[in-house]
Amino acid sequence: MQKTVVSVELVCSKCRQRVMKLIATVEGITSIVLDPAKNTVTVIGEADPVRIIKKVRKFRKSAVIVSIGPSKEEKKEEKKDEKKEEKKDEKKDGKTDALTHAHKVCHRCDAENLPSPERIAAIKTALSVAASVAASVVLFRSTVSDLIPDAVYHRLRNLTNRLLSQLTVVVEEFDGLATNQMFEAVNIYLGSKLTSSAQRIKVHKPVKENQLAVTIDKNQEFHDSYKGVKFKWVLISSRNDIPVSNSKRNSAIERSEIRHFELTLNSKHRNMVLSSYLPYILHMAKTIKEEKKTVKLHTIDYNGTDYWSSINLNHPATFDSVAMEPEMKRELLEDLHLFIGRKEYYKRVGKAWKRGYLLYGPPGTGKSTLIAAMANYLKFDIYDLDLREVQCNSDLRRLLIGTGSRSILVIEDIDCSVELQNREADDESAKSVEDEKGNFSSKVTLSGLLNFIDGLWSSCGDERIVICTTNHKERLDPALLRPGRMDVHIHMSYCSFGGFKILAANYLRIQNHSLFEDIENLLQKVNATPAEVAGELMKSADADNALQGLLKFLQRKHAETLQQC
Ligand SMILES: Nc1ncnc2c1ncn2[C@@H]1O[C@H](COP(=O)(O)OP(=O)(O)OP(=O)(O)O)[C@@H](O)[C@H]1O
Repeated sequence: MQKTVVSVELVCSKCRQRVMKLIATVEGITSIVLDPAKNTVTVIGEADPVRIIKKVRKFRKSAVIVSIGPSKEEKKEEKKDEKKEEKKDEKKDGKTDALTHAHKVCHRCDAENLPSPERIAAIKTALSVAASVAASVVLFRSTVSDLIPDAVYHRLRNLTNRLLSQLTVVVEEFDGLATNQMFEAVNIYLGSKLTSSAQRIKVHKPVKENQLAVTIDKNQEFHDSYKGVKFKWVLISSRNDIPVSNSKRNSAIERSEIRHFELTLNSKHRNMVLSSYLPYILHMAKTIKEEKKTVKLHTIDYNGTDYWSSINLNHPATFDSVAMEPEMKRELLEDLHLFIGRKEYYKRVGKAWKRGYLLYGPPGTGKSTLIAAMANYLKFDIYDLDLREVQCNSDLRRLLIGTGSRSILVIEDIDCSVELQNREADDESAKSVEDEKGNFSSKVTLSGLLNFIDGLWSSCGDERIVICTTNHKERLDPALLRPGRMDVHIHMSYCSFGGFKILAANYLRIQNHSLFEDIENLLQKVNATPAEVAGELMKSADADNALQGLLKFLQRKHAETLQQC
């Protein structure tokens, strides 16, 4: 076996690997032994020494052959040395002392070779140190916001993002003059998710709302996850340096603090955030808002602005407590559900997203109660429009445009409100009329009402419901009753036995009683309104007494009916 010893400068582990690789390409080599301490490479085998040195010189031009051919003693010694070296190398490779290599790395290897695992580790360490420094400053800024100028903050934020492949999505509180709906949505959404783990939360009670509102406090972090991806939210608040007196008059600029949310995520989730996560937050916020919403009753403030003023609707009516035929109730609920879920459908067919209901029947049969139950069920505000108080069509238009989306416009006793029967007469009645005092006034007309409901009003905003009530359906102009205007006609009739059972369950908490049969018989013979039945049931908390009272009332009514006949 031939032994060729080459003298070559071996600075770092990459030098060694490179030399080994180059020599290994020469044919006839049995083993290669590197000695970094002596800067030598010993090649054992039948390989041509010239080819070996040529290969080594591709890496180090200064390499020379020191000796060719072995002595036996040397061989034994070298074998011992080789074993020692191998052990040393194994130890070094295992522990990888990055610092040592970082100091020893030679420029040539740096330029020509791929980074070694040690160098990758060193780079990673350096990057994460830089990133955590930048991130700390960003966090620090969010805590002591005014101490770090905006420009520095944004540079550091960008640096952190570059180093950690992050993306920051900024959601500002205001979008020009208007509030940013995305900001509101994030605020509601995060507020609903704050668990006991949150260290600071903000609680306030909005005027006219029954429930407390919980939101995230400024400079607090919140970690959310969606579809398995983790997100970090922070609410940042900074001082507004524009003096209030110099600013234009708008709510965004006049504020002493400017707030925004920062969402931090891995850049690879950018598309998912924009197309799925943020729309999901908008949807969730809307749902949460609806659930917490306190339903309001808006009426016209005749003494003040002639505009809507509102109070909380504290009507306890629910679909469970309304006495009406179960089948009719089921159909109404189905119809409401269908309507609410058909936004896209209405858009596709080019119709305004509105639905009209006509509730008709004698007084005291539950028309107003049903409206309250619908409002509570849908969490829609009620706008109670008394047409008798509206002076003219232009006032009507102003009022209608002032109503909110997701609301119920109620026109009670529509037959008594205005001259609604004859549209041909509308033109005349719409003209200004001079009264005794010489004041001119014009009235609301059926055409005006229908035009506004069909036109401008119904096409601005989201789903709207119009409910008209009347005790005399036959008096109404067919133009008002046709589908598209009053889509569903609900007859609220006298109390049936089914209706009575609902009232008994509601008022007396009973499902059955020995007097039920007699009451059922009488309800088939007399016209008693649910209001009358409810009135009798309320007279005593004791079920026996209350039912006895109702029975006597129905018997009296029956006797009266017979007398009239
Ligand atoms: N169907 C019903 N279910 C439950 N309660 C009813 C029903 N009808 C009437 N009541 C009771 O009678 C009271 C009066 O009913 P409501 O005002 O709803 O009747 P209405 O049909 O709107 O009357 P009007 O035509 O005079 O406005 C309600 O407060 C309610 O307690």
